[in-house]
Amino acid sequence: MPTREAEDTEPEISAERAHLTRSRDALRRMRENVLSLDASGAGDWVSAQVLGADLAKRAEALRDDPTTALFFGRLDHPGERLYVGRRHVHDDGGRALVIDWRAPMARPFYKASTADPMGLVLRRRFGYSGGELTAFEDEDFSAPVESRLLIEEIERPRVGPMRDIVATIQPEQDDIVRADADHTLCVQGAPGTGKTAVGLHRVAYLLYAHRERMRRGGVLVIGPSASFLDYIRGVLPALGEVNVEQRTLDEVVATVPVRARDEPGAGRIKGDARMAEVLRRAVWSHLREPSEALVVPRGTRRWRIPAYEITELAEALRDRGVRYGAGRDLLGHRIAHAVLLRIETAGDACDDRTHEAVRRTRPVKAMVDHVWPALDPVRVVMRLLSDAEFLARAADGLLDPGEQAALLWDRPPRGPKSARWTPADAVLVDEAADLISRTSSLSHVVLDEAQDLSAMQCRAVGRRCETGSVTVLGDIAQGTTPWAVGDWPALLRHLGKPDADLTVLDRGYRVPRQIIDFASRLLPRIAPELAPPTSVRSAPGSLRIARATDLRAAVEDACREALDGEGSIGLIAAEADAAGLGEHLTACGLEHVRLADGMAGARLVLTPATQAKGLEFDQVIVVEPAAIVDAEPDGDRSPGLRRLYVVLTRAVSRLTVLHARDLPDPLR
Ligand SMILES: Nc1ncnc2c1ncn2[C@@H]1O[C@H](COP(=O)(O)OP(=O)(O)OP(=O)(O)O)[C@@H](O)[C@H]1O
Repeated sequence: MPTREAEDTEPEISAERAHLTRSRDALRRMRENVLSLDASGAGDWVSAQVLGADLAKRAEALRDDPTTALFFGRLDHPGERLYVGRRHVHDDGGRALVIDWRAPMARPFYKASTADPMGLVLRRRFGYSGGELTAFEDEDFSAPVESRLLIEEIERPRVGPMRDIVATIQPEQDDIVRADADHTLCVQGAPGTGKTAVGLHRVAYLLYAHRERMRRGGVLVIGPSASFLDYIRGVLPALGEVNVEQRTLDEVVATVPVRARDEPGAGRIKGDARMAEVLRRAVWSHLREPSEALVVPRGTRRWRIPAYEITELAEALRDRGVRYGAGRDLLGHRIAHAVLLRIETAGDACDDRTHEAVRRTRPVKAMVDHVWPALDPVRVVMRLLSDAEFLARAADGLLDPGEQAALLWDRPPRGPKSARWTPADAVLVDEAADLISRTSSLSHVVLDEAQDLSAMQCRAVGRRCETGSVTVLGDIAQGTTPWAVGDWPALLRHLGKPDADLTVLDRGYRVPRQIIDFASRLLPRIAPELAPPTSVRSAPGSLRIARATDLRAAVEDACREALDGEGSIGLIAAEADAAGLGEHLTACGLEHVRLADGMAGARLVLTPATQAKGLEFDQVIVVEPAAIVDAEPDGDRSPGLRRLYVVLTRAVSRLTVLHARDLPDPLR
């Protein structure tokens, strides 16, 4: 059904605009009501402060943004009409003028189809320009329709960070957004199928549907890089959710100051699941047998516990599977209990105070320190990486001598502060810390670009949502790290969620068909198990491939041409070439920003290929694909080709590929 613009549907548009005005007025009154409430009536000062802060938050959430659509859909049931928008708005009599997009009643806006209209006689989608309602599109479910408003929304030029997609969530995406809160979902999705968008909308949905539980336990979004987090930071606030933590995995696992990067070889071993067992052995190897019996003086008596009995107590605790730190606490209690039994057998009365007094005596404390010493996870890992004998004992039968040698530091550091810790070391420390003391669990974690995680990184995420659920998002074809687990079932096992449902998204929204077909030529090499994605959009002329003898001149021309068009422009090159290209752009007087400095400030963003993951630009210029591939050689795993696949799938409207060398094989 065609989109109907303002001119030919004036009476209807006017009626809709009147409803918009009514809704905005009602929202203003809702906010005024909240602002007029007085927190000072609360029972005491603390309650008044809490209530005051709560009222301030509620008032902020009710603030109208005249530049965004307050509602974007209308649902006509026989005898009932509902408007669907970003938040619930009601009039003075409590009648709903707009229902929240997350409410169950709003579901038909996203899910109704010709096959199942879900009780609707009509669905209307609204088009806006700024905050002004300018068009609408109707469906009566007699035949499927293609939404022009969806295509216009995708193609609307990008300025600044990622936008929400609340007005145009598609049915297959909506299923993920509203999936059961207790369920861990894994989404394998081709580039631009909306994984990131869906993950963020799922967070907003969960906070609406299970607010208390999610708030109490906490929700965390994990993304691949600072630039990516910067890019997505506006989406949740635009959906009214301002308190969700968004972090990189390195930030989540910030156990030691990271000063170095992992070499592929060592990184692969440190990321391997076998390291969990190596660490477990390393931690528990600290248990020792007592060298002599325990003697506890009390009054005129001395109570003696033989060494073998202490050993038995420690072994019983170890075999119960407690955390190392909890076991240490418990051992003190068990020893005190053994002493108390002897005191009682001798006819003396004991109570809790006697137990505590015995537990705190110097001999008992010294015995616990000897048998079950306190451990610092940082020092455990430091010793593993610097003491070949200690490592050999912990890794016996797990890592071969070559692998052990690859783990050891060339020069052991003097202390934890001077060590050249890598991100993978930080994960090892995190694992050791969890062996010593249980990591607390969140209610929900959204894990984006999960295909890049090592087994040990998956475990680090998994222990943060042991009692909660996860939304795992990623694309095996975009996995570029040498330590990536490589397949979803294995990754989910390491995450501790082996029963998660796996969903595939293959309808691409970002990338036009011409470009995705070109990039998909890499798939048989990088992920033969995946079917090529489709695209909802065709854009003839969106792909240009040009061979250039003078690459720099070609880059300059392409940038100027792109700047004549609209929206954001990503100039993507191998990391080693990026600095030189930046100097060239400056010399040519082409205003640009480096990705590391943020995407705001100029339309042209110079982006090293290694940083492009998860990002998108209206126009993309890729410089010398062969150099991007060569920058990451690694035998059969072809991370360079995978990197190129990521890079080629960042464009919304136009992709220009410039090359002086031959294109990599599959693209020729
Ligand atoms: N239903 C939709 N309506 C409008 N735009 C959409 C929709 N779904 C996705 N998009 C847009 O498509 C683009 C790609 O979405 P997103 O970044 O979430 O995809 P992705 O699957 O995470 O991609 P990649 O794996 O390449 O990082 C974004 O601009 C997003 O806003």
